[in-house]
Amino acid sequence: MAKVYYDSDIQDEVLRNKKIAIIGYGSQGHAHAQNLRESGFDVVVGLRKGKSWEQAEQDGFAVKSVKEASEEADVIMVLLPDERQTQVYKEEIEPVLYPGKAIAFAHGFNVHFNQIVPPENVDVFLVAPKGPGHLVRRTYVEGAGVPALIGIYQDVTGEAKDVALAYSKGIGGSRAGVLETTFKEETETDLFGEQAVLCGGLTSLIKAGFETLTEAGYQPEVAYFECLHEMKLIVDLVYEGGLKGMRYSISDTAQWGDFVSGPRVVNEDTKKRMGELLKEIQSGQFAKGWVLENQANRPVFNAINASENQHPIEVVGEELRKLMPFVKKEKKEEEVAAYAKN
Ligand SMILES: NC(=O)C1=CN([C@@H]2O[C@H](COP(=O)(O)OP(=O)(O)OC[C@H]3O[C@@H](n4cnc5c(N)ncnc54)[C@H](OP(=O)(O)O)[C@@H]3O)[C@@H](O)[C@H]2O)C=CC1
Ligand SMILES: CC[C@](O)(C(C)=O)C(=O)O
Ligand SMILES: [Mg+2]
Ligand SMILES: [Mg+2]
Repeated sequence: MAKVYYDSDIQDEVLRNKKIAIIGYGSQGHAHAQNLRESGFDVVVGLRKGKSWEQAEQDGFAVKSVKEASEEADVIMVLLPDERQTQVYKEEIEPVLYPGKAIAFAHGFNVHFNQIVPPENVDVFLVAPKGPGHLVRRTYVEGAGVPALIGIYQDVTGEAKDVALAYSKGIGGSRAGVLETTFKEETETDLFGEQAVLCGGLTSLIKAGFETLTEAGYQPEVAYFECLHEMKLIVDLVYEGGLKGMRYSISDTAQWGDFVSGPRVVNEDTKKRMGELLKEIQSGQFAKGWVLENQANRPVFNAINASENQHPIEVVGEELRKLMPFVKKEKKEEEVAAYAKN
């Protein structure tokens, strides 16, 4: 079995005398900054003027331009959207990335696909939480954590791995378990997971189920509860006890349907398509398409996003969730609405 690092395996002194710049204060940024600070580390936040800047200041951080924060830090963690990183790196980070510093990422995309090529005289590592940033924060506050991967791309100081481990402990990762990987493995598995299973696979499965029921004349509210709302309740059981744990709680009728009908929906053909996605990720074809889409100002992304936000499952869901205020945790309704408009 691979070595899994837990809190007691990690000495974090190596990071105690260093300043950490968290660049970006979005999903991952706010969580890393707050968790590290509460773990006793010295954090400065690097941003442009705007909404996040105000939020980070409200949360009590020293906030500076990306260049100033990067200049004064020993470890620069880049938590900007992947598609923005290359330009900000070139303009504001590279000029102050002095020898012996460390630059870090939560996803290997830009380094692995050669969009960012750091100089040879700095440490380069990743600490990639295996979960959404808002949950990195929420679980930390609850005394738990989200598992994380570390990967060392360059180690000029001889302490890159110790710093990466200390960082992963500071954000709560080693409360759940930290594994060592490479930039290649993290990048390819993360892209595959989000496309085929966690995001693309999941939303397509939910929508296909909802559409099948509503097109057959069933009430959209019933279809929403069946295919979306209950998904979380079932996945919680899988998270807690694996497939066996979930099957313990469902009826034998459901389990029989799971065994004989599930594989008729997700089958060898689905796996073949998953294999195709994986090849496109490995070859760099997916990355190239995403880079070009951004260079063209996201015409396809924006069109699909607008249409997805109008899907009947979103319309009925919005109404039903208003009647279940307990389902909302950190995301406020206005934030989700603002996101949907963009
Ligand atoms: N989302 C997640 O849970 C996960 C993300 N990752 C990785 O973490 C990294 C960050 O992703 P994520 O947290 O989703 O990113 P977000 O989209 O949430 O980050 C947005 C942040 O970046 C800031 N920003 C955007 N453009 C600029 C700019 N030009 N200059 C300065 N600040 C800017 C925004 O500030 P403003 O308010 O001014 O726009 C905001 O604070 C990525 O590499 C991603 O792949 C890894 C694991 C999970
Ligand atoms: C599953 C999506 C993710 O990879 C993540 C939250 O881990 C991301 O890029 O946001
Ligand atoms: Mg991920
Ligand atoms: Mg990802």
